[in-house]
Amino acid sequence: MELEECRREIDKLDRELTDILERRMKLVAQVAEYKKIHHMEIYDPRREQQVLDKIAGLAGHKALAPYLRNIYQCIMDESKNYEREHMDR
Ligand SMILES: O=C(O)C(=O)C[C@]1(C(=O)O)C=C[C@@H](O)C=C1
Repeated sequence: MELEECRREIDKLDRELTDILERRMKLVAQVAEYKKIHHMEIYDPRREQQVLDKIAGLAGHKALAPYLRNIYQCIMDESKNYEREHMDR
């Protein structure tokens, strides 16, 4: 595949990913709401471990698993930042 063709495909996937990540963040805001009402901690290390293990298991190409884990750790770190901001409102 040519460079421009690859980049067009990447751009397409980035649009889909942005939409999916926005939907994920909206659910995270609902989790924050629930946690606020129930006086729960934002950071849930057990749940994060479950998510990371699930993602590693879902990876079709196992060599990519560590990269996907890192990406998901970043996503959850930003989820926590968003939850904190949401709770402070
Ligand atoms: O499931 C939760 O409890 C969340 O707050 C969501 C989430 C996530 O982004 O998946 C974020 C922070 C927690 O540490 C664990 C998971």
